[in-house]
Amino acid sequence: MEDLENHRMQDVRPHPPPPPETAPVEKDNQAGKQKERASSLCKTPPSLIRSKNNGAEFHRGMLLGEGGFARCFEVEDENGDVYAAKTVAKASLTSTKTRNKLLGEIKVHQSMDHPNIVKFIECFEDNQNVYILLEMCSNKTLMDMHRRRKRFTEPEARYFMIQILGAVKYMHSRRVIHRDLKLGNIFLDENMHVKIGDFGLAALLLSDSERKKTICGTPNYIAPEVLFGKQDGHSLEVDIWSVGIILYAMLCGKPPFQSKEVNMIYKKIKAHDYHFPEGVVLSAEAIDLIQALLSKDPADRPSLDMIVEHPFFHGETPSHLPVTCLEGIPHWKNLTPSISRRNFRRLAVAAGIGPGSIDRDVGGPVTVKDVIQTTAPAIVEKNNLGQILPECLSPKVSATNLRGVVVSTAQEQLSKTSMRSTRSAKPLSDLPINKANTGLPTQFPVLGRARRMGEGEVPVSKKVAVAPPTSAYVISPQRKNPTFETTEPINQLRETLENVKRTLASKQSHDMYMETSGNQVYISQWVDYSNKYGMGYQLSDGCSGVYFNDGTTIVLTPDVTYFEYIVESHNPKAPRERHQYTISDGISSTLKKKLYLMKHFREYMLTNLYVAEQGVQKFSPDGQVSFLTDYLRTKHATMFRLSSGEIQFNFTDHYKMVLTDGGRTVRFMDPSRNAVAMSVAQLIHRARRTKGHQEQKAQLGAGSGEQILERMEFIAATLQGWHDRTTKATRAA
Ligand SMILES: Nc1ncnc2c1ncn2[C@@H]1O[C@H](COP(=O)(O)OP(=O)(O)OP(=O)(O)O)[C@@H](O)[C@H]1O
Repeated sequence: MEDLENHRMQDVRPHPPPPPETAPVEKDNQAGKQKERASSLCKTPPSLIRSKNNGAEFHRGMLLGEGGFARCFEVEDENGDVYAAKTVAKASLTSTKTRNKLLGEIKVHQSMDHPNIVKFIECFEDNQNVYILLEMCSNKTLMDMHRRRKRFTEPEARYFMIQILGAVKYMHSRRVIHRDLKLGNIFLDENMHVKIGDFGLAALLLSDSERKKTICGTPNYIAPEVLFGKQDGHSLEVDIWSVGIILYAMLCGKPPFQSKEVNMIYKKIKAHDYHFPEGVVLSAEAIDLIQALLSKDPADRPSLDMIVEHPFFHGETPSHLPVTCLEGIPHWKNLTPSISRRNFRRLAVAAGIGPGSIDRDVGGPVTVKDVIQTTAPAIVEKNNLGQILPECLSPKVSATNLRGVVVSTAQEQLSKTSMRSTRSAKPLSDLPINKANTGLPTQFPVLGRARRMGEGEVPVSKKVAVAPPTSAYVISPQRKNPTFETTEPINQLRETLENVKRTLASKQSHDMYMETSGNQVYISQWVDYSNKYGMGYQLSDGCSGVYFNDGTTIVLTPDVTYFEYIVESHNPKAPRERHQYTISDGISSTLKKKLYLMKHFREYMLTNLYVAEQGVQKFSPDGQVSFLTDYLRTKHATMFRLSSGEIQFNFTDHYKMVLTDGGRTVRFMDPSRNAVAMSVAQLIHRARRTKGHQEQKAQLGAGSGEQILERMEFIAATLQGWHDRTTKATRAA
């Protein structure tokens, strides 16, 4: 990274300085040399883009936008998943420095995994271009929204800021400075969640004390020490400055040092010459926070955790933003102080910042130094994943190789392939198999738009907020003795589905199905902190548990008087030993530590996560406690198996299904946790009958019986894949 950092000094961003609001610069490029925008070398890619790396194919869609360096196109993979493909023409990569710059961007971005950072999916090349496949942000950037709205309200600014600060905290904890934070690099996904993107100027600090010297950034957003502190260099605080500019711009309508001339902007930054515009109503708290963020001396700027504790964040805070606010001012009802506080907490927890952040709750406070020490080597390791990097970025490739690249036009390609027209709806049985070839379908077509985060169970762990794109699923770690106790639910479910399909075909009466009590225990909240300790959960009967990474479990009764310690054994006839204790029993120091963590998890979940239906099932002190025996996380759902035989599916669109009674009955919950419990077959038939009734239809999950049937088919296929993989693992062990 050191090399990359130095190379950026010169010929990076080879376009002339466009308007100061949006264009990143490197000081060395300011000599006035008017170069062609590198992105203009990027011709429209063929309608069917084929990866040279692994032969994967993508249908190219519309142009999403253009920067100085790249053009970005919508693309769709063979599973129907849509991504943004940042496309860089190989013809623009003729200098080693430009190649290194792109390599640096890829390496840093690839190592990021945070809910508020644009997800890096993969990177590949064809003959003409390098493609960086990114999470799709369909609501564009805060810059686009700002252009239409001119100013945002303070509640909106708070909503955006919490997520921005969480993402920046994550980057900084990994010693990554973004160095180009601005409205135009803050993307919005379809749910209006913030996603920071464009790591083109990012730098990795190799030690706490390292200082960067490259003058780079976007004029309006550059911190004074970048421009005028060449001797001392700069560090993480430059991003805090840019966050201050962003907050000012969101609330005041333009950045504080805005001027027509770039040099005038720099003069104003040097003189710290900015004012709050008259005629714009700003709270005293907003002014105070902006002033703190824009402290001239980097050492005076507040830390990221201090920022979210500023009184500015005590104001009205929405839990989410409607897409209509892209165009006009939103209005909220009932944003009372307590609701706002709760919304703030949830947003902060989801972004991994502030008092509720898990780093503080479990294992004591984590200092930036701790995080740096444990995580910086991980980046270096990950950056060594040379095999996925495009060949053309290899030092072996010479400039002449790339200059000779023939840029074929879209028209030429059109005659070779036709776009989308050959694609037809596939039956579920034909669903593509994911990369790990696990037998798990990667596509689940009935899922609607994912609901907003911050409600229901929010995965707060930074590492696992979204499974890494290369591994299609995460299975519970370090199981000594993986078992899939029974295949009954799989067989039963398959049989039921066959029966349902037959009755649907024959239009028989469906009234033969029985209602069920729906009294199964299920997981009402969970926190995946398996990158450090384990999976914590709260059961609907009030018990809480942690499935530790070493395969042991602690389950605590609701009144916190008893707990069970469950250890996996190698005896296939008795796969688990269960030990009961009262809370005051003398226990070993290892167990004490686990109990301590258990209580922290419990506290955390009760304080920070969605609390609904507590005590729906009363815990019976005489009965056996249930606990989590295994879990699986995929792109479409998180699945839990409980010792009581229940199998729970939490879909990413926040619908949930709990299978019980050997797969015969199901508890179905909508995103607001309204629940119905009935036989699987009845649920499907009920859904078919309520087609026209909006309310019931919503409750049953975007509608029709066919869609419920598809969810069930997905469950059956996933269970089968899960079972096969577990059995294979057991055999291998
Ligand atoms: N993940 C995404 N989802 C949707 N659109 C995107 C995404 N990433 C980029 N874009 C669009 O493509 C444009 C160019 O992308 P980007 O800014 O990353 O390219 P660049 O050449 O590196 O830009 P810059 O000159 O700002 O560094 C963006 O302005 C945006 O309109």
